[in-house]
Amino acid sequence: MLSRVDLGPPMVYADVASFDGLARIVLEHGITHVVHLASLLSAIGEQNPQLAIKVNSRGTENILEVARLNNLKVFIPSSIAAFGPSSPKDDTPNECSMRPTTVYGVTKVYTELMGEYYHQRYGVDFRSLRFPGIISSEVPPGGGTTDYAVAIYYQALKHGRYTCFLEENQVLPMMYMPDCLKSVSDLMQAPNESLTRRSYNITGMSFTPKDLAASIQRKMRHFEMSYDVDFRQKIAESWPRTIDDSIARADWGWKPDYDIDEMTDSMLNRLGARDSIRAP
Ligand SMILES: NC(=O)c1ccc[n+]([C@@H]2O[C@H](COP(=O)([O-])OP(=O)(O)OC[C@H]3O[C@@H](n4cnc5c(N)ncnc54)[C@H](O)[C@@H]3O)[C@@H](O)[C@H]2O)c1
Ligand SMILES: C[C@@H](O)[C@H](N)C(=O)O
Repeated sequence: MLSRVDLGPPMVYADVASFDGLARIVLEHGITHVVHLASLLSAIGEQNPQLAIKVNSRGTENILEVARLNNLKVFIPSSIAAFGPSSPKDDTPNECSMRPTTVYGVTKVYTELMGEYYHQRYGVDFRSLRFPGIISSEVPPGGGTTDYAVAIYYQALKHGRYTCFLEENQVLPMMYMPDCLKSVSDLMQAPNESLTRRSYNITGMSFTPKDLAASIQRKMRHFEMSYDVDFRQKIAESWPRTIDDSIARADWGWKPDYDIDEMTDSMLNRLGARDSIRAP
């Protein structure tokens, strides 16, 4: 998303792999801030690594170069996918071994390192958050490994049951979308001098598919969960179970508002209020 501080952003189409296209939009619309979200996520990236490299890496390169030339403030999300099997699994620290085994994770480490380079070499105000799985009521799940935690709500309301592609006891860090939006807003408004780094760990909670099913069953007693584990289980196993986000809390006052049951109640209310739920 490209926006101007003073007006709501106009809607224009852009291919982030095209530097010229992005440069033109920035100049024509007087862009001052960039929230760069275009990406192929973990699962879909493994199905088309070359496209993931093109979109994720070329996109980051183009956004950072446009930011350098136009003095833009830039937010590009990273992910728990930037960690790998050699990273500590519990209370994963902000700085540790980061050897991801997905192309998506590799492009996220690249994004962090390139953003930090542009910051220290050219003074670009680059900021990044290593998001956990984000759960939103506003868009159906995309190509991620954590997306079971979105699809489950749609299926629960539509069919009263869900077949999960991860093992029931697979712990993953997660966050409800309102907390995600708050974190980006808080980070981008934090005074530069309060930031001790450009890329931060952040999380809302950690849970298993079994925990999430139990949370839903508090409100939908007859909801049934079953399991049909696929390739995404191996991806999930390479990621942390819980995240240490104490540095984000210390530097710019991060604190999540939602736990698993508060998220479930909100998701079921928001989705349940819709006339027709297009189950993914
Ligand atoms: N959803 C999550 O759980 C999660 C967690 C961690 C990080 N993130 C990050 O947040 C950002 C947004 O994730 P999301 O869940 O909305 O992903 P998504 O897959 O829902 O959306 C990605 C968007 O990128 C667009 N896109 C793809 N190629 C493009 C191109 N060449 N030019 C322009 N746009 C292109 C797609 O059309 C799509 O709308 C990504 O950077 C992702 O890595 C998401
Ligand atoms: C974890 C995050 O980056 C995304 N939801 C994925 O699973 O790929």
